[in-house]
Amino acid sequence: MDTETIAAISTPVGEGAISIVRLSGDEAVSIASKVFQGKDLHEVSSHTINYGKLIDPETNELVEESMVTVMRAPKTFTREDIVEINCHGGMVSVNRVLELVLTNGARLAEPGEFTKRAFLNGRIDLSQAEAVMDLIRAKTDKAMNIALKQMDGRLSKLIHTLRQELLETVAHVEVNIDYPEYDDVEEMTNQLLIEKSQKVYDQIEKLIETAKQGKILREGIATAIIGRPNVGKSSLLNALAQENKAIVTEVPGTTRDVIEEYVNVRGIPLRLVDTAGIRDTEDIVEKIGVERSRQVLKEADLVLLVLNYGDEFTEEDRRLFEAASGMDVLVIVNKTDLPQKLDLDKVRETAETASIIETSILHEQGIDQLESEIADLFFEGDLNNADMTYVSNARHVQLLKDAKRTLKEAMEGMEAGMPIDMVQIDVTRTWEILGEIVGDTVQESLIDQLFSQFCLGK
Ligand SMILES: Nc1nc2c(c(=O)[nH]1)N(C=O)[C@@H](CNc1ccc(C(=O)N[C@@H](CCC(=O)O)C(=O)O)cc1)CN2
Ligand SMILES: Nc1nc2c(ncn2[C@@H]2O[C@H](COP(=O)(O)OP(=O)(O)OP(=O)(O)O)[C@@H](O)[C@H]2O)c(=O)[nH]1
Ligand SMILES: [Mg+2]
Repeated sequence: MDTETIAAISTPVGEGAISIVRLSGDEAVSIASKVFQGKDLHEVSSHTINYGKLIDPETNELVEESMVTVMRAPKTFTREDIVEINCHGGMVSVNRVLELVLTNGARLAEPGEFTKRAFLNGRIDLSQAEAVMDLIRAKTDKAMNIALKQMDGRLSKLIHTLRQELLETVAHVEVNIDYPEYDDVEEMTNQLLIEKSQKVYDQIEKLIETAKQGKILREGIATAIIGRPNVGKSSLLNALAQENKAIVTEVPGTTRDVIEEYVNVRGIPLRLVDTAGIRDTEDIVEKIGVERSRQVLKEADLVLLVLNYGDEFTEEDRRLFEAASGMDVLVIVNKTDLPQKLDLDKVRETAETASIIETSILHEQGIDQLESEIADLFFEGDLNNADMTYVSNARHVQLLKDAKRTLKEAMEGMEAGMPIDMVQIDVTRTWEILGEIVGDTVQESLIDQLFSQFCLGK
């Protein structure tokens, strides 16, 4: 492995109070000592921070004022010696300090190289390393919690257990191959194999099922608000956002373009998209808006279809239902404060299995119920199940699906009485696929590619 000492700016670029230049590797302490005027960094206690001046040894000129932490291997982020130089947060300052350590023996780190070293030195596995990146990119509290647990090794442990069980299964197969003369061993083995495999299969399936929720927690539920002009779509967005984000007027066709807003409904992130009321229109601006609305609808996970209680059910309403058919739909009958003109029986008939919620957004009624319907629809209320291990990474989901398919083939082989060594191939393959999640059985090129997606200095 490459053991050069690496360095990078580990804080965001821009003006701030403090910025950190981080070094990792055998030479980290001696490089830092060369440029540091203060206590002898070779002598200071590990994990302590020390004040001193940074001096260019070539010119003896003052470069910066700093606080420097020395962390000695192996109890560090990379398991190598680490030095962190805390300097004043400014673009020039931090770049000068980086420049200084680079001219004194460090090499500029590649994106993700610190975390990659943590992985290569065995402090964390691949799924934990990926979680580091997910954590940085998390946009919601829940997404962050998933990443945090994955970083802590939740998923790793589960995958490890599954692989262990598969190994035992393979061991049983080997007994069978080695002692084919014992008929009863074969009987027993086959039965046991099927049982054990089924157990692993069920758990893989469960994990895959968490992926939909994992994705939602990471990216938010793409929610399209659709409805005829003036039914109260923008009012609904504002009510859920608890802010006046969209313009609301009594004029039909007020919203001309697509308005997007992240809102938090009972801990579930919604990416709400308020659309121009879908209707046939001659107005060119509105026409473009309507076209975009149709596009939004295509990409939505959830559709909030708004109707007007004070108006008749029209052909346009019916067409909206048609456009949203096959999707997760909640029907919102708004303006219940107005005299009823809407034929609710007709709505129920058209809505089929979709829930219908009556609201008067003007009078802040029905919003609570709408929120709990949304929560139920996606999480059956158990979002706060802290024990759940969610899979949220696309690479992991794909591998789990591959593992599931391969194991299925193995099980079918067992049931069909296929030669036992054939079955063994599929079980072993499943074991390998699961190993790719944690990075046990994974190609170097993939590792390089995964870490290169990290940010610089991580
Ligand atoms: N200044 C600073 N803050 C930071 C980081 C950093 O690198 N520098 N981190 C960077 O992401 C995170 C902390 N992550 C870390 C994870 C593990 C270890 C570590 O030394 N682990 C040792 C055990 C340490 C002990 O128990 O004392 C190990 O696992 O062997 C350090 C930092 C967040 N805050
Ligand atoms: N009576 C009554 N009026 C409401 C209710 N909700 C919204 N409104 C009013 O209906 C009008 C239209 O509301 P918007 O939220 O702009 O409707 P929209 O669906 O976004 O309309 P477009 O953007 O034109 O498609 C405004 O005057 C709102 O104040 C309600 O529950 N009851
Ligand atoms: Mg509007």
